[in-house]
This record gives sequence, C-alpha cells and structure tokens, in this order.
Amino acid sequence: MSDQPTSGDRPVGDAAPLVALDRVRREFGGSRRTPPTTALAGVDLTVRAGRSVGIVGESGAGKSTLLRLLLGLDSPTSGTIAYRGAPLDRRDRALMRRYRREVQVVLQDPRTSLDPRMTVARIVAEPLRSLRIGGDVSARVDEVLGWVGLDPDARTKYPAQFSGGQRQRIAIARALAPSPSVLVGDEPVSALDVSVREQVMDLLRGLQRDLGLTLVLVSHDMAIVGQLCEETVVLRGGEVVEAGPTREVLTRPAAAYTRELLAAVPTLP
Ligand SMILES: Nc1ncnc2c1ncn2[C@@H]1O[C@H](COP(=O)(O)OP(=O)(O)OP(=O)(O)O)[C@@H](O)[C@H]1O
Repeated sequence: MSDQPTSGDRPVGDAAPLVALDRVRREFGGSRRTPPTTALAGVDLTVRAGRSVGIVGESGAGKSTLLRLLLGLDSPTSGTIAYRGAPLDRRDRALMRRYRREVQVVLQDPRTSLDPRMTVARIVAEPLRSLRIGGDVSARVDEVLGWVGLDPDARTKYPAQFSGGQRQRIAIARALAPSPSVLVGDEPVSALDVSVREQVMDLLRGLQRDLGLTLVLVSHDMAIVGQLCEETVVLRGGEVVEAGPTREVLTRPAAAYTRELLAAVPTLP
C-alpha cells in the first residue's frame, strides 16, 4: 500500500460481536402441494469486530443466500440478524441505509462487477453518491486508490485498461470508499491467476490489519479461506456443520464433511 490507512475511531482488535445471526432460516417458494426449498436451516453465526471469518461450502450449501442476508438485501424467513446488538429490520429504511454503508462487498469477477463505461473515479465514488455521503469525494477517491496500491492517474481510465488483479483492486477501493466496518468477499480472488491471487490476498490481509476491518469471506475454496481467515464456518445443506478457529478446523476437523472438503484441497496453507 502506498499510503498508511488510518483506522479512524474503530478500535483495532476489538472482539465485540458485530454481526450476529441467530437461528436464521431462509426458505423459498412452497405451496399447499409442495414444500418450500430450505436454503438456510437455522444458522447461528457471530462475526466479531476486526476478525476474519470464512464461510465455506460446496454449491447449494446456502452461501449466496447467506451473503444476501449479510448484505441486507434479503430477510430471513425466521430468526434474526443483529448488527452491533440491534436486530435488522428491512422496513426500517434509515437503519438499513446505515447498515449498507457499514457492510460493503467485493464480488468474484471484476469484469462483470465494474461498469466498463465508467471511469475509475466514478466507479469508486459511486457508493458515496448512492449512500449520500458528502465531503471531499475527489480526495476520498485518491485516498482509497492509494490504499489498494493504485496511482491517482488511474482515476481517468476505464476498467478495460487494467489487468484482472488491478480491476479487483478497483472493486476493493470502491468497497472501502464509504468507510465500512465489514468487508464481505464473494469469492474475491477465485477468478484471478494464482500469482495475482496471492497479491490480492496480501492486500486484503493488510487492509484487515491496518484499517481494523472485519472480513467475511464466502468461498467454495478451503485453501483460500485457510490462508485469509482466522475463523472458519463450514456450511452444508443450509446448516453449519463445523465452526471454529481455522487452524483447528484445518488440522482437526470434527465433521466428516469437513474432512471430505479438506481431502479435495491439493495443498493446505
Ligand atoms: N430464489 C430462490 N428460489 C428458490 N430456491 C432458491 C433460491 N435461492 C436459493 N435457492 C435454493 O437454496 C439452496 C441454496 O442456494 P445458494 O444459492 O444459497 O447456495 P450456494 O452455496 O451459494 O451455491 P452456489 O455456489 O452454487 O451459488 C439451493 O438448493 C438453491 O436451489
């Protein structure tokens, strides 16, 4: 990083629960004749401030559903999601606007997540506009570009002028612009070449440390979660089958399913 980020007034290393899911269920569809599809079957999850949590699972485990709930884009069928102890209620617009500012996302593929017709400056400033955050937008754009290792002359360029890794840096800068407490990554490095992947993982680690950011990573890839996250939650069929410190989950998996996932990883961190 070219500039040292400042953590503002967020205490680095504070371990208070930031986001807490309590028996969260999410069902889809269903009628008198057919039962609903259960995407999440009562998930408990605590994300502590300043920590990194990985949520792993195979296709259909419920990761996308959980991600949408974490981003405040969907509501549980039952159970609660609380932010700093206050239950989220999607009907409370002011609360949800604050929450969406606090929790920002980096998606898997910057080729589709960045608008090719917009300059980098507009892309990075976009959440400030949509969340109606005032202040010196131009200075903020330069600041967050610096944090992700991009020069200010990137501002006037378009996504197509950058490599895959640099595009993902732009997406990370955009997520950082509104000063979130939580950065959620939806397979944020899976689409990158292996060498670039390491660099972007280093960047995410550095941001977590230097900004006191809380990192939630959703991935099918146990190796990526193993390298980036202090805690790991294993999801299968909408249920948490295992959760704990990553080191323990990797070295002493309690669930047979976790052992199967681990067996599929060629080299563990
Ligand atoms: N909008 C929806 N309508 C009906 N069923 C859904 C909907 N969204 C998810 N599901 C179902 O819920 C289950 C979990 O889906 P989800 O997309 O959350 O899993 P996932 O772990 O993200 O998988 P993938 O990695 O393939 O995206 C699946 O059985 C899926 O078919």
